[in-house]
Amino acid sequence: MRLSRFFLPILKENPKEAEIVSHRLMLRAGMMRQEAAGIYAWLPLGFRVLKKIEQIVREEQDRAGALELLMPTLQLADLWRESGRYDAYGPEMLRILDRHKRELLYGPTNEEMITEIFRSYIKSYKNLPLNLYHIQWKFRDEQRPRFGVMRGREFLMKDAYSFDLDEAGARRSYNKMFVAYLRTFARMGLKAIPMRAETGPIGGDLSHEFIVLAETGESGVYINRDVLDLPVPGEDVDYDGDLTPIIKQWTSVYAATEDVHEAARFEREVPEAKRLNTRGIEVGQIFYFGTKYSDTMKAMVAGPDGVDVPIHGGSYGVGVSRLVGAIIEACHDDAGIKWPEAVAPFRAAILNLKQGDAAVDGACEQLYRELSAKGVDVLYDDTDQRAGAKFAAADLIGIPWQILVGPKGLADGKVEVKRRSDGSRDNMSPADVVAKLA
Ligand SMILES: Nc1ncnc2c1ncn2[C@@H]1O[C@H](COS(=O)(=O)NC(=O)[C@@H](N)CS)[C@@H](O)[C@H]1O
Repeated sequence: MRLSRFFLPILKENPKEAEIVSHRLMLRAGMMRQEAAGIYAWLPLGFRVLKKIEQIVREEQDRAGALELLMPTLQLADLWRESGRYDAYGPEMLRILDRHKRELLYGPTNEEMITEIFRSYIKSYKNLPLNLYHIQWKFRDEQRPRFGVMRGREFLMKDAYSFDLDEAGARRSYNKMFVAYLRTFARMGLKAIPMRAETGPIGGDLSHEFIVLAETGESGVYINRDVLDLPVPGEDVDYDGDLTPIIKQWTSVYAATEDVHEAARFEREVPEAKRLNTRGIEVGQIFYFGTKYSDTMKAMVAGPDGVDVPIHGGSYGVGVSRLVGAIIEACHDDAGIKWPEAVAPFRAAILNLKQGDAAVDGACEQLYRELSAKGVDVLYDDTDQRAGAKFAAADLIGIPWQILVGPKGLADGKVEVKRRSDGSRDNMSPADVVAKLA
């Protein structure tokens, strides 16, 4: 992508409405624009990151055996009357009347709708276990949307729903999602810690939140530092095998949000030097809620004995759009964002330090052509800004690799490669850069 033809409305100043660094940097880096309270337009740079995050979530859901579909954002109010949540959900629910005065709502979550789909087709335990998911926009009319995409009103969520014959089966489905979440967040360069959690409006009696440590997080957390060094399951993890050893390993080290924290246990179990009380961002939450929805909505299957029983369900959410902010909270410095390579909007930025110099322009064009031909996502800053402005922009938007092309270096057949994450620099030939990044 040539920057001269891209749409990247970088802001010079810190927007005053931004209270936390991720909100500030997303606005300054031209990643998004607020259209209404808690409602954002995703501009090209931010949208690229959102799609990369979404794709990692998708790959790990698929690896765990979940099946992707897409449910609508609009739902019938009557569906929520069946489960009894229409009134219970309260003011966060955006209620809509269509031209025929039919009562609709903009879905804050999809337990009712997925249960309606399930019960319409599945009648036998032989079709279980089943896990269906989608990645879809949600609306929750938050009292105080704030911190940019961290607490929006319209936001992108991956929500998966599992269906099993009994609790034992449902726990196996729960464990698959637990492991998939460990892998998902690790692939984004995050340490997301699973913590016992309250179940709230979703219901049930088993839930874990996945929390990324960040001073600006909304959740207070208490952990044993050892949890930060636990191994994340590899891509060869056997989802049809026994996952309980992994679950046990990750749940036997103390980690709890403030609303379920047990101070006495924390002091008893965790040596002083290993105790960490900080804040975190909830990037995902998983729930087992048994027959809460299948009872009220009659989602029954015939068991092995032929008798109809309500299925045991669970739901598993990931804050896809919240993750864009959460990753910035975890990966930034004073100069701007430091994208982990797996989610960066572009892999490399070519900075032409002397626009109009034939040798420099030629070397940049050749690098751009060769890297692109090898499938490397490149942003070529071919604008006529001063070098200093190009350095600042590249640091701000957080591209992992910066290739600085100037007349002096080229005279020695070299360009400078700067690694954004640690600021390390290397001089090498353009050919070596292509070999390194391709
Ligand atoms: N207002 C919001 N803005 C951005 N992300 C949000 C918001 N509310 C929730 N999320 C994200 O969505 C994830 C799942 O939301 S949830 O309420 O915990 N769970 C559910 O809705 C269940 N139906 C899971 S399928 C959260 O972990 C959080 O990362």
